[in-house]
Amino acid sequence: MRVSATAAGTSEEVTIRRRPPHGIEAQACGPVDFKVALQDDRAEENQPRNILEEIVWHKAAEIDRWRDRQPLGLVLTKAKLAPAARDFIGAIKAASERTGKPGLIAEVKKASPSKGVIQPNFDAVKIAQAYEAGGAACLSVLTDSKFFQGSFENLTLIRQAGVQCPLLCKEFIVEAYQVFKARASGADAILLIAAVLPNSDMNYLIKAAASVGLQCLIEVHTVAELERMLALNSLEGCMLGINNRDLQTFKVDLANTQEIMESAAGREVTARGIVMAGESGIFTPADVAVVQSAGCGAILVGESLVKQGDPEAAVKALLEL
Ligand SMILES: O=C(O)c1ccccc1NCC(=O)[C@H](O)[C@H](O)COP(=O)(O)O
Repeated sequence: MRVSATAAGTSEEVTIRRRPPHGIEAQACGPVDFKVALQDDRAEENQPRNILEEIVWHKAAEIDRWRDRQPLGLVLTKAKLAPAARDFIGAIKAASERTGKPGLIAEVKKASPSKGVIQPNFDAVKIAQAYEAGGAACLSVLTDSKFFQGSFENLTLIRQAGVQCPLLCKEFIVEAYQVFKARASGADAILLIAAVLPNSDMNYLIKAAASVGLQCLIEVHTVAELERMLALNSLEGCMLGINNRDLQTFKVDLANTQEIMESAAGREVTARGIVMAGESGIFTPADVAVVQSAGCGAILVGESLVKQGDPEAAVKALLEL
């Protein structure tokens, strides 16, 4: 089902509502978290309809708390003073030219809503170093703590450990505050999700990212979302990704990438030379071949690499290096 965006001043359709229709239950003020009784907090319309909506609603209160501890101006200053960002999209293209395989974005992922804890012996820096040694082009670092047991600190630690691969901040971004926090923490690129962000927000966040040197991975799940993204003002500094995971059912199907890339919008992506990533549910070299022959120049892989005892060998095996 598609519903109109609830964000102020927008009319484009997104599938994820940004807030419960009657306000958010959990709010923050200074050091205090408090709950506000909704008009009817058990009413169906005040319940998140899927996991992505639940995550995004939780972000609102989380960002309020961050802002109380560190005002936006300070985070922006830190973002501007951070060492220069690396070329995320360029690294994918270079790796793909070198290996003849899609450039690998290897995900540093401890847990997920669909699988629970994936890797109990989780050391973000060691996993990142192993991915790089195995031949990953770029890394994706989950920063959400509640649903993925990730952190912005992991981004900083990986960057400080001397990892050279460009880093994607895998955060559920709804505000510029998160964009600047990502750059201040050492990210080179951010994720923006089409289902969550109406066009006006998307255009604004792409500009906010570019203002601090960040590139964007814009994620879609349907042909309609891809059409909407291709019509944005500018996709400069952006690549696209097709998520194969249905966030209503958690079902993962690589056919989603194939179907979208076979559509007119998918052919436009290829014609415009935009790098497309196949995301989620990639486990074997045969899976890599499926998304590559669909037209993807990149793959984003988490679970299948992170759950193995030797992530370096896992990368080599997946890419057949
Ligand atoms: O992974 C989940 O369960 C999930 C649930 C809700 C929102 C997003 C989710 N995953 C984010 C991702 O995009 C994946 O971590 C990424 O594509 C890697 O997927 P996989 O290789 O299947 O771990």
